[in-house]
Amino acid sequence: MPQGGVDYMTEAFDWTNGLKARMKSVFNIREFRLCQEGVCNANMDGRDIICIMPTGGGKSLTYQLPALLMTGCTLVISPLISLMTDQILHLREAKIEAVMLTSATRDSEKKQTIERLKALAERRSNPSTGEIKLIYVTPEKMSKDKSFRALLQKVDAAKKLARIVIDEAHCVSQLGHDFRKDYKELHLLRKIFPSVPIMALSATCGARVMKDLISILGLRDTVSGTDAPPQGTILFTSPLYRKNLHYRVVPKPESSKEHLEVMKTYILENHANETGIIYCLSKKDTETVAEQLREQSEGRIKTGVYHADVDPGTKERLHAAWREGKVKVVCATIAFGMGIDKGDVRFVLHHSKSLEGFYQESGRAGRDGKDSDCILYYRPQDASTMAATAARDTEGEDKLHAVLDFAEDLTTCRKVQFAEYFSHSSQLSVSSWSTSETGALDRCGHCDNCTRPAGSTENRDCTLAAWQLLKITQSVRQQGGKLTLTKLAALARGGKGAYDVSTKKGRRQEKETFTIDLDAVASGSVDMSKLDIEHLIVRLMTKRFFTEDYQQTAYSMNVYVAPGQAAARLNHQTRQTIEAGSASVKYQFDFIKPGSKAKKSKAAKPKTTDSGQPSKSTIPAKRKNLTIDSDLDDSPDDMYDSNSDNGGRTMLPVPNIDDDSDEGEFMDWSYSMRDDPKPKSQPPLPTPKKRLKITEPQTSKANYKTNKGVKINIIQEGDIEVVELSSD
Ligand SMILES: Nc1ncnc2c1ncn2[C@@H]1O[C@H](COP(=O)(O)OP(=O)(O)OP(=O)(O)O)[C@@H](O)[C@H]1O
Repeated sequence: MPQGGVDYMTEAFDWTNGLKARMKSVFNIREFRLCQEGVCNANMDGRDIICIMPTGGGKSLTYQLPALLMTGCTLVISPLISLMTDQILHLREAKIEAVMLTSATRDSEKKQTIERLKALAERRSNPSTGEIKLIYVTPEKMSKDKSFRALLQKVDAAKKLARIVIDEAHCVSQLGHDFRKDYKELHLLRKIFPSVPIMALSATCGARVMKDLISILGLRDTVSGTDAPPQGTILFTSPLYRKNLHYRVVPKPESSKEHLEVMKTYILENHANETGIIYCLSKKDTETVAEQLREQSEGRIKTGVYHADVDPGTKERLHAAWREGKVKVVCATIAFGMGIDKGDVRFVLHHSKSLEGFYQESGRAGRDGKDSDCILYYRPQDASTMAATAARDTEGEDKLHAVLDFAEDLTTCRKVQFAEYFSHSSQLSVSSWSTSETGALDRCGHCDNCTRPAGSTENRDCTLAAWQLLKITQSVRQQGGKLTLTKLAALARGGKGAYDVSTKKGRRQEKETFTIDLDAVASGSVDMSKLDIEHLIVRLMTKRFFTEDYQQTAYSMNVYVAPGQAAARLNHQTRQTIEAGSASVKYQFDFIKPGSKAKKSKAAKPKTTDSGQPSKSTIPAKRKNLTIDSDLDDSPDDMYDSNSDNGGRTMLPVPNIDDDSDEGEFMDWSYSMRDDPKPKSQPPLPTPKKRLKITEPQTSKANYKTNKGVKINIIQEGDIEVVELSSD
């Protein structure tokens, strides 16, 4: 074996020919890509390895292929049952002896696997089953099952444990965004298997997280894979940018009905009979979206549903149907997809969440290297729903502002935005986004912002509008009122100009309606469309001119707009100073010009070949023009019912905590894509037998009594939760 200064990327080794032959015969892959060859070589050489490759980059091959050539079995620790199931299906198709042990594994299979491991430990061979080459387990299994660990130690003592692979290894670190406590227990591995090489795999692992990971797993410091000394953990990294993925932010319609129509049209016109994933925000939404897309397309869109509550048998059948192309579009929560290996996913549709989520989920598209769309549906009102979710996360505000900045940005290349964001949030080097062809901060040339037609946006000075919005907000708050983003936008445009203030009179909650004199308060109404004002408020929020004011009620987290730290800079100005251009601050933003149309983005994409290389021809444009109409100004000013008894507030749903986790599956917040609930009443006290429809997605049913003696009975009526109030 070469000693010191080994170049795992380019040198030829004893195993090189065997490795390549197996790659072709078993995996049907002709060429290594990215750093795969180096990782396989370091793997064959028994080194500890950290490998950072983008989602869909081909990490699995780097341990599965060497596993076939090495003696004994490779243990893979992986967080998702769905991921393992998918891997096992693939491996078995390729006639590789692969097994998994999870809570979903049938008892008979578990027993058989344990027997086979015992046979390995005792060096007994069983010609009918063959030697296990890969065994997949969850981190929970490793941390909690002592007898399993003891059995693995016996396998190791028999020199039959070839390697330990930790997939999604960034979950080890509390500094990362996906920390899982069972991963932390993996520090045991080096202690109980001191001589078994460890390989840590991840798609997003910044410097801080990597340092933590090295220390927790007991690895040596990292060394380069192109000049590797005999000691040290070999670090391999690949560019995180995948040029066949075309990112776009698409305006989301007001109602979920219209949104479904938009998705249906998009799929039928651009990806008829192609494979895609729609990430929904709750388990219920996955079912609704799947059913309605199927119905509205008259069966042309073949949908399936995946979330943590779907039983294992149904999941398995869905996987099989998806792989066989009987199901084309999977409507899923985040429980689906991490590691799902289907090459021809042509589109992934998302709802506003986090940038990490958007990047990771997008990674499930285009694994075969061909052009694929990653679409984020967004409207400014989402900011309120997302803020309600972010309120529960310590880093929530930064993440919220990052995704809002991303969605509101009409000019910066999406690739550059990702590079800048991840270099700050995860300390991933900006250079991780450069490729052999383009630098990290070069524009990709094919995202929505790169293909936006010249002249379709305009940069407007919004200083006066910002000042007016501030004055309106301050005036309403001085009266004890609070405004949501939509209500502020509606008020600022004039119209009825009324808002409600709730006050407590003794034991009673009373509501008073105030009118606002915009001439007196803000020297006039804001001269912009309602949608543009909403966009402006979101942008002013991320610039801290406004801030989120949270109010938790029994049913929901309400988010209001309040003056932020930066507002002071504009507070003392007057309309005259701003109009004269002598204000000390200036707020300028880009807006879509009214009537502008988005370019046919597919036509503008550099067409990529199977290997992901750009080809000379361009793709014929088959998608319809998408009109981005900034002047959606047809909503009546009294849309926000000032006579409603809640002061016109939009009651934002408490995000459904859709604990969409299988054993070992990630959990995340999710919130409904159903229509924002109409303004509705707070329960008045105490009113005999009053029925009040609550449209926010409550998941639990309950019966309880308030300390005022009001009985609250929450019942389910079809899709809607009904709250019955009655007094004793
Ligand atoms: N060298 C290659 N050439 C062509 N296809 C490849 C190559 N290597 C892997 N693939 C294919 O790329 C797809 C993605 O691979 P894989 O699932 O290993 O990605 P991954 O890096 O593990 O992604 P994730 O982070 O999402 O788990 C698979 O379909 C795989 O067969």
